[in-house]
Amino acid sequence: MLFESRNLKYSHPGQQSLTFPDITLHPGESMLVLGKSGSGKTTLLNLLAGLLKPETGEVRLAEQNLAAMKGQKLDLFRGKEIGIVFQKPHLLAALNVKENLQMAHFFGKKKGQNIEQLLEELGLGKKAKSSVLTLSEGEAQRVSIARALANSPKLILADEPTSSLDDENTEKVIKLLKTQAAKIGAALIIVTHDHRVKAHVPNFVEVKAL
Ligand SMILES: Nc1ncnc2c1ncn2[C@@H]1O[C@H](COP(=O)(O)OP(=O)(O)OP(=O)(O)O)[C@@H](O)[C@H]1O
Repeated sequence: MLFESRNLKYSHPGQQSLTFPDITLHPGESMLVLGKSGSGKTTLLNLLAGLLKPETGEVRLAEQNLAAMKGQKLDLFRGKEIGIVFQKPHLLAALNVKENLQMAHFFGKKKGQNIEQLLEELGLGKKAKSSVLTLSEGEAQRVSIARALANSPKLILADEPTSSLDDENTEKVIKLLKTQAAKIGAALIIVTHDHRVKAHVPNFVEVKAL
């Protein structure tokens, strides 16, 4: 087993405690996280990324318990082994497409995937030298996926990655995430409200506020 989260609980200050379903994934497997607005989906993703510390439970990726790691060790582990795709691409506007991806290698201190080849696979081969300000929304989201994959992470986390995309780009983005996760043997977890995504990923867990 590559990834496992068990018995996770978390309370934001002054809020009632959130309890999360367990997740188990093998290399190349994908899972959706569903749930109503405010149920705790983003909180769960932050726990899985080690950005929040759970009150109880553990998050295991490649035999390591993230919930017990801290400081520089955690930051380096995250940079190397976890790729995060946000709802909005959050690219660095001063850098071109290729340079945005090189930053991931820099922070992960890892050689990672060949950037030109990765851009080619994501249909962005001709955009390597383009300013990120000139990209369409679908292209920018694919660059943010390429950035998340640049270090060949073992876990890919995506938070509503298709919410601002049309049907064609939604299908492209989900297929790319699945194909790439299978190629690099990563586990893929997608938080979504988007019914279009459910057609492509049958496994799901549901977060429910008590
Ligand atoms: N920093 C915070 N401080 C206090 N409460 C918070 C904080 N972040 C989230 N919450 C609360 O925790 C609960 C879960 O929030 P979360 O953002 O995880 O939900 P979500 O399922 O991702 O929602 P959405 O689908 O609307 O993005 C909500 O009640 C929210 O108000």
